[in-house]
Amino acid sequence: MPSIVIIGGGPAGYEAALVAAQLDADVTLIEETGAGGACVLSDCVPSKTFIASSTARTSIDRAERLGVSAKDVTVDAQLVHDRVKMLALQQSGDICNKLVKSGVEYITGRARLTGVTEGFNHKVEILPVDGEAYEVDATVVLLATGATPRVLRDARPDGERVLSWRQVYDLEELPEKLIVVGSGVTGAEFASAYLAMGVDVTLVSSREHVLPHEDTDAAMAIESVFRERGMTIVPNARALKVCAEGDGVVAELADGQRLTGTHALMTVGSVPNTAGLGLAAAGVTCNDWGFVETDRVSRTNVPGVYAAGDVTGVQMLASVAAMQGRIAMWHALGETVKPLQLQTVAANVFTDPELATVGATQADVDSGKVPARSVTLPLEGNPRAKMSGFADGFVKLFCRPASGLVVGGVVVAPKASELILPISLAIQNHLTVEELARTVTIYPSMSGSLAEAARQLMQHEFE
Ligand SMILES: Cc1cc2nc3c(=O)[nH]c(=O)nc-3n(C[C@H](O)[C@H](O)[C@H](O)COP(=O)(O)OP(=O)(O)OC[C@H]3O[C@@H](n4cnc5c(N)ncnc54)[C@H](O)[C@@H]3O)c2cc1C
Ligand SMILES: NC(=O)c1ccc[n+]([C@@H]2O[C@H](COP(=O)([O-])OP(=O)(O)OC[C@H]3O[C@@H](n4cnc5c(N)ncnc54)[C@H](O)[C@@H]3O)[C@@H](O)[C@H]2O)c1
Repeated sequence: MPSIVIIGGGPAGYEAALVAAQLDADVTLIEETGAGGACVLSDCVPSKTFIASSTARTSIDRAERLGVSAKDVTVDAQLVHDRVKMLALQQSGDICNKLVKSGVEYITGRARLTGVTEGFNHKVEILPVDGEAYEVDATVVLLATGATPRVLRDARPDGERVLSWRQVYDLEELPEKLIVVGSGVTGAEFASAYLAMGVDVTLVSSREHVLPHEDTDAAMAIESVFRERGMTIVPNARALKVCAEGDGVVAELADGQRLTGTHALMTVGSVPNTAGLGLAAAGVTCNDWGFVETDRVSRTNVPGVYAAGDVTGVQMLASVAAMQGRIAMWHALGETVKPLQLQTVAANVFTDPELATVGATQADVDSGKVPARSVTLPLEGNPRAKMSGFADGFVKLFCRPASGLVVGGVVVAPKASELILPISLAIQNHLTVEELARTVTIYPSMSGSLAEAARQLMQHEFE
């Protein structure tokens, strides 16, 4: 029976372990903090649970426009934070039980490659939290150690005033005046959620607009909603220093501006967890940013050593991490395997409204990389959106110029994460705009706008 050692128990590691166990391998998974990894315990799951509370608050505010008002709306930060932590721990417990039930040996502790590889036998040192270090042999090793918030030299989180996104749930109260540094997905999501909770938010954006890696029209739409709701956005700004001062914080920007607040939240990206993993000794290659290099079936340059998830720096999403982990095991255990396909991976930014994307992007089309036609339909024309009081947002659809094959899409809407699926399905199954347009949608529905966009692209075909 092949012996598999998996280092890290986030989506990459635990999904890989479940696949390997199903294929009757002898699987050991070593995880330092808890099953589910940072995804479940400190990043994705806690932030989405927190956002569920902020969305509830937004719905109450929005209800006034629909003639329904609730008096004295309050947010109990302690209850919100306790719920966030409780749900994360529950999910971690569920994952741990599932792993153990499927026959995986689950060890709480740290592990590293010890450098000596004999043929395909890799040596891994395991340091359990409750015991002495020991060494095991593995036919296959999967590195799934994830990533950690990047810390700027002069803006170190202290857990009280200057915070990383992993520390916000320990606050007893919501911040009064929050400076969010970094306007990538993490920064935008937290800025949106705190704004909805009634916090005075200033967002420091290093670029001209927020969410610089997203569809520009979508990012601009989100930014204008942020501004309308009272967020202060400081564009083209880099924070050089952020520190506690008195009973607040000061952020010093590169252009000399000084921002003050009660708290600062640092969302300036992540660095891969490779320190102390024994990569150099084992000869595993990392790229210039320190991420482990892999091919599309998750192999590193060292035979028998695979890597998956955020430690590889490939589209840092839980869904992608899980698929990379599964692919690694299918490949290592001789199953038929399709290399990782990123063009059908849908991603969602959980701001209000949400921003979901899949497939070809506007940048791909504008640069000529992907020949495509597109249509953008504002949601203000959608009957369901009107009834619900939503005016912000749009759907955008890309298709091949001649064949009309659907190649990409963008949705900015409440619950865009649910609305993107038809576009993903169309791309995955090589459907044309005509096929999408001929699908009967519910009336009235937001998805009606997707079919309408497809219909408009059909018309273009014949112009
Ligand atoms: C704030 C935030 C929100 C996010 N929201 C979403 C979202 O909504 N949807 C989405 O798809 N993605 C989201 N992501 C991204 C998602 O969390 C990551 O892509 C995902 O966690 C990657 O999974 P992973 O298995 O690679 O690593 P992780 O989840 O980071 O797990 C790796 C684990 O390995 C452990 N480890 C590290 N070194 C060792 C060692 N030497 N020995 C033993 N254990 C070790 C770590 O303790 C960690 O628990 C979000 C990220 C952030 C920061
Ligand atoms: N909903 C989701 O699926 C979700 C949520 C959060 C994160 N993620 C994943 O995590 C990845 C990382 O996202 P992220 O937002 O944490 O990091 P990021 O690297 O994408 O964004 C960090 C931003 O901070 C800016 N920045 C860096 N230093 C700065 C400084 N000194 N002052 C001001 N700005 C500064 C950068 O220019 C960048 O725009 C994403 O690619 C995404 O895949 C996903």
